[in-house]
Order: sequence, then structure tokens, then C-alpha cells
Amino acid sequence: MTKYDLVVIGAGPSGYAAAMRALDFKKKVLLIEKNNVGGAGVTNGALSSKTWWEISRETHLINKNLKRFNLKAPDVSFKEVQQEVRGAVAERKQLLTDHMDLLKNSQFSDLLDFKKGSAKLLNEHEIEITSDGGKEVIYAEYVVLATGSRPRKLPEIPIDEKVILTSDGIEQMDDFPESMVILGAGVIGCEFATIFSGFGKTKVHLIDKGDRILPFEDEDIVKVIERNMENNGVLIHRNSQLIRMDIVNGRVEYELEYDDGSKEVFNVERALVSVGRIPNYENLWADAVPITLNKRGIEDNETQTSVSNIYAVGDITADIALVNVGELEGRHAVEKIFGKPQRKLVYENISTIMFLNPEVAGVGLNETQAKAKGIAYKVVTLDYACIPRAIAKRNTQGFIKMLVTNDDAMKILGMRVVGNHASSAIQAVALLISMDKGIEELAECVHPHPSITEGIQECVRMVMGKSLFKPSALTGKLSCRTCNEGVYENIIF
Ligand SMILES: Cc1cc2nc3c(=O)[nH]c(=O)nc-3n(C[C@H](O)[C@H](O)[C@H](O)COP(=O)(O)OP(=O)(O)OC[C@H]3O[C@@H](n4cnc5c(N)ncnc54)[C@H](O)[C@@H]3O)c2cc1C
Ligand SMILES: NC(=O)c1ccc[n+]([C@@H]2O[C@H](COP(=O)([O-])OP(=O)(O)OC[C@H]3O[C@@H](n4cnc5c(N)ncnc54)[C@H](O)[C@@H]3O)[C@@H](O)[C@H]2O)c1
Repeated sequence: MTKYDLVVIGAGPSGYAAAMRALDFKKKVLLIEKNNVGGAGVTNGALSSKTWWEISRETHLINKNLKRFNLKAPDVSFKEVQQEVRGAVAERKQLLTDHMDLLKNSQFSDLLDFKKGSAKLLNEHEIEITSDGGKEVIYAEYVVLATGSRPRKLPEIPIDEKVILTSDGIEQMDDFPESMVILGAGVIGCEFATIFSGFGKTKVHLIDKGDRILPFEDEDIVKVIERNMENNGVLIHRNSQLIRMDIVNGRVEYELEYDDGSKEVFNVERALVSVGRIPNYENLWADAVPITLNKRGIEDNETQTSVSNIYAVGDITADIALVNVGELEGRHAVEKIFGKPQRKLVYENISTIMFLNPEVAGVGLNETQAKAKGIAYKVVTLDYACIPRAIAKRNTQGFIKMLVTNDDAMKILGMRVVGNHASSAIQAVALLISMDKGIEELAECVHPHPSITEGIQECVRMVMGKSLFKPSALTGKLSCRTCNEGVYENIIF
């Protein structure tokens, strides 16, 4: 039986990161993948959907500008866009596999093996791999489970991945549908609503079980996104409940019940169900392996499961499901196994981008979360109309919102930026949060001009009472307040 120091099951972002970090400790590693290297980080997931989003955004911009000059927009072919997306996916997968091959010619030559197949733990150390070539069993001193997640399905909805689809099937359609309903207005639902409405060929309907889209995000941010979606023709079903969704004559029929008890039936060409994801752990270990589960997934203590030599990372665990979090956890697990992690696993400074119109970037807490945790805070907002770069871009839609502790230390709790270039603006703040630093450094640092990050600096200066523009003068564009148990008060310096 071949023996390995570490076996990683699943070559998505978290498994790939774990395997590569183990090489730094000069350990013999086996990485096993049953399907696509890169997992949902690449295929039917992060990279592919972002490629759709980029092309949709460009198309939308071009069409908008052509309209300004009274010119007719060219026809966008679904097949061509799909081809481009497939090209992006293939390019990334190739890079990941080529890298593994090229390691054979490096100082890591004898350390990494990769096997295509489906893995199952027979006991704490023995793993059975089933592939086209049959079955084999290998020995692992340590194991990292990184098998990811899949779309959650609802038993009452007949998902066939042709008419009613999940994110696993949506990119395989053969043309833009003339109409599509999206069930679940979380991140995936809203990103695809943005993508399809952006191409201008699909009438998008959006349903969530809550009374608004993005129920976890702050209302002021959601307002901007909802307004743009509706301006782009998206029908957001508010205060309504889905009673049924069926396939009738190859189309989707769904019925909603409104707050007043009335009902309405809609007929659309396709449906996307995006109501969350569930971890892949079924059949991953034999009954003899005592890994404990909680309601949301594998129970882990900073990636270590209840079995001391088995670790779990990425979407299979019960916390945030993102590429960067999976990579962080994969690396951390390996450092815990073979070394000493420099730091505890912290999630407070995780940065995210939601690819909407416009993009929404975030780090740390939003107001909804701070209120739920009962934290008193200071909150500053600054409209993009006050940022020269946004004015130069002729697009001042958006704002920056920063939350700091309501004490003299003014530690940053979190930030949201909604608007153009939002994603480029949050890194400095993520770093300050992770270093547990206050805000003075940011206030005095010289930012490039003109840049969106100048807006962040102005927020920091505002909360310190030394901003260029004074919130009491530019009300509606700037605000600087405390929030205590949901009650806001202006800060007067
Ligand atoms: C539509 C969509 C868009 C997204 N956009 C973003 C984004 O913009 N930014 C972001 O940060 N995150 C995004 N995500 C989330 C992100 O893709 C996931 O959080 C990330 O891929 C999780 O990585 P992972 O390695 O834990 O799991 P996965 O990527 O799911 O990889 C797990 C791998 O394990 C393999 N596997 C499973 N079982 C076995 C087995 N028994 N044996 C061998 N192999 C097995 C699977 O085939 C898979 O390749 C998106 C997800 C989706 C679905
Ligand atoms: N840009 C990004 O970083 C990005 C993009 C896509 C996905 N992701 C990751 O993938 C994860 C999964 O995305 P998701 O959008 O599927 O999950 P989600 O948790 O973001 O959203 C699911 C939505 O479905 C709604 N919902 C649940 N059950 C419902 C029901 N029965 N009827 C109607 N609505 C219902 C919820 O209220 C919620 O708004 C995200 O949490 C995120 O971690 C990240």
C-alpha cells in the first residue's frame, strides 16, 4: 500500500491550496479529484460566473453608450459568450494542472502525486480511490477533506437542469431565454439576475422568501442594487410567497401568493433555483470513522475534525463559503498539521465582492450584523459624488460606509463600498482589521489621486473630526453618526 504524509480529497481552491502548502514542509502529498481540478472555484462557479458578469457588464455599457449616440446595438450571441466563458475555465484548469506537472521537474519532484478518482475513508488512515482503472487503497498519515458543496435543492421543485436549473446547469443553456425566474435572491441569484438583465435579452423575475433581495445586506446598499435591477427591467416579487413551481409544456409555471391573500400565476421560459449550497460529505467516510457533524456540516476546531488526524476545509465546513476562505483554511490546516500556524484562524477581515450593478465590496461587519451582535458603533457614509475619480468617470452612483467602535480607539469593525472600483478600495481596511489597528494610519497615509480610496481616507478623517468636507454642510452626501441599540445620533465636533 502506498503511504503518504498527507492525502487531500478534493482539488477545489481549498484542497489545491492545502496540497501546495504541504510541499513547503517537504511532505509527500496525494491530491485526489473526482471531477474538475479547481472545483467550483473555476467550473460552474466563481471564475465562470465572473466571466459571464464581465462580458454582461461590458455589453450593457456598450449598449448604453450606443443608445446615447442613437446607434443600434449589435446582437450578442449566447454561443459566443458561452465559448468565451469556456475558454476562461479551460485556461485556468490548464494552469492548475500544468503547474502540478511542472512540479515534477522542480525541487518538489517526488513530493506531489495527483489521482483522478472518487475517494472514501475506510478508517482513520486508509482511503479507497475508485477510478476508471478500478479501486485502490492508500495509506495517509493525515487527511484533509476538501470536497466542497453543491446547490441545495427543494424537494417540491422539479429541477431537471434543462428547464429548471441550478448554478450547475445555468451556464449550459443553448440560448438566452426570453424570460427567467430566479428563486433565491442571495449572492448567486442576484449575480445571475445582474448578468442576464445586463445582456438585455432576458426578462428576469426575482423571488426570495424574505421581503427583499440580499436579506443579509444593509438596506441602503440593497436599495441601490434594487433600483438598478428594476431600471434594467428586473421584476422583483416583494411580499409574496412561492406556492408552486412546475414544468408545463417545456416552460416554467409558478404561482405566488401575496400578503393580501390574492394569487397570481406566471409563465417563463427558464428558472434558476439558488437557495444556498450544502456540503458534500455523503459517502465520504465509512461508519467506522467517527467524524461528528452538526446541523450545518462537519464540526471542526480551527479545521481539525473530531478525529485528530482528519481535517476539513472550505465549503464542506459550516462557515463562510468563499474561494479566499477555502484557501485560508486549507493552508491553515496544513500549518497546524506540520508546523505552527503564525496566527489563529480569523474571519473578521474576510473581504468579499458581490458582482452586481454596481459591484459591492465588503470587509468585516455591516450594520445589520453589528446590530444583531448588540455592538454600539460610529458610522460614516460618503457619497461617490464627493470623490473626484467618480466624477471624472461620469458615474457618481454609490457610496462608502465605514463602521468603527464607539470608543476612543475607533477600531474598524467593517466597511461596505457600493459603486465603481469598489473592490479595489477595501484592502487597506482589511489589513487594518486583521492587525487590530485603529484608523489614524489611514487618515495620514497619502493616497493616489484621483482614486476611490481617497473616499475611504475622507471617511476616516470625517469620523476623527478633521475631514475636508464637513457632514453638517453636505447633508445627504455625508453623514457621521453613532448608532446605539438602533438609535442614530449625529456626531457634532
Ligand atoms: C455560481 C457561483 C459563484 C461563486 N462566486 C464566487 C466568487 O465570486 N468569489 C468567491 O470567493 N467564491 C465564489 N463562489 C464560492 C466558491 O466557488 C466556493 O466557496 C469554493 O469553490 C469552495 O472551494 P472548495 O475547495 O471548498 O470546494 P469546491 O470548489 O466545491 O471543490 C471541491 C472539489 O472536491 C471534489 N470532490 C468532491 N467529492 C469528492 C470525492 N469523494 N473524491 C474526490 N474528489 C471529490 C469535487 O469534484 C470538487 O472539485 C461561487 C460559487 C458558485 C456556485
Ligand atoms: N461573489 C461572491 O463572493 C459569491 C458569488 C456567488 C456565490 N458565493 C458563495 O456561494 C454561497 C451560496 O450562494 P447562494 O446565493 O446559493 O446562497 P445565499 O445564502 O447567498 O442565498 C440564498 C438565498 O435564498 C433564499 N432562500 C432560501 N430558501 C428559500 C426558499 N425556499 N424560497 C425562496 N428563497 C429562499 C435566502 O433567503 C437567501 O437570500 C454564498 O453564500 C457565497 O458564500 C459567493
